[in-house]
Formats: sequence, C-alpha cells, structure tokens
Amino acid sequence: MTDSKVLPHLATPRGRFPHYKQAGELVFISGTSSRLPDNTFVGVEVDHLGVTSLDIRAQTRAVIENIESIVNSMGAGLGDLVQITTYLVSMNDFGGYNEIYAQYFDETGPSRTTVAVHQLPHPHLLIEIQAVAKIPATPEIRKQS
Ligand SMILES: O=C(O)C/C=C/C(=O)C(=O)O
Repeated sequence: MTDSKVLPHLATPRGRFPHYKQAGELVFISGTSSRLPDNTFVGVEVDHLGVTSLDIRAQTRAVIENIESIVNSMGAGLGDLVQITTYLVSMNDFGGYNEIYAQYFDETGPSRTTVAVHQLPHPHLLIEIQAVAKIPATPEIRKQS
C-alpha cells in the first residue's frame, strides 16, 4: 500500500509534496521545519530595529513536535521513528540541537545522521529534519488511506 498525505492542521508544504508518504509499514516524512500553520517560525525574533535572533533550541523542539504531530495523525508516536536525518545550517548549533534532541530520544531511538548544509528553504531556518517511521498497518491506519 502506498499513500501520501497533506495534513490540514499543519503548515502547508511550500511546494508540491506531501507531509508524508507511506509505503507498506514504512512512512517517509518530508523535511520538516519549525514553521507553524500561520507560516510564522518558532525560534525566530525580530526586534524593533529589524535585528533577527534565531534560537536553535526552540527550533529543534518545534521541529520534533511538528514531526510528532505527523506521526500522531497516523495513530503512532515518536517511538515509531526508525531513522532521522537532520540538516543544520551551522555545526555551531550542534550542541543546542543535541541537548534538545536528548529530551526526546536516546540510544534506543531512531538511527540518526546530522549534516550541515549551505542553506535551508527559508533564511530564518537553522534546522530541518526528515524522518522515517515504521508503523504496523493496523486497520486504523488502513482506514486513513
Ligand atoms: O516546510 C518548511 O518550512 C521547510 C521544509 C521544506 C522542504 O524540505 C522542502 O521544501 O523540500
């Protein structure tokens, strides 16, 4: 079974792709940022002079919680993730990212790769995560497809 979904309660993808694609028991979650449904970003402050402050801890938490919302929509949870790839704009943020990551996952969690990239699809983004979940094809999940 293959199934793609754009979830109405999450930030709309900024391109023609789904939040996730399910292929059998594996669910491939598209690159996810800290963007909220109103298209604002968690972990971004712009002061009265227009100076922008970006917060890797707040962004990391929001990204993981956005991914959690996606897997929750399938009746699953973060414990069902089997693989994570993280894209950071700067490895200077590795410490803050890792600190928040450890509040959600440990060595029994998904395999993980973290790389630094030149840019992400919005200048306010410090982090984006893509993930794979393994979710048994229960009748409930099949019903949603
Ligand atoms: O949706 C976002 O805010 C950031 C993620 C974008 C992508 O991964 C993409 O456009 O491919």
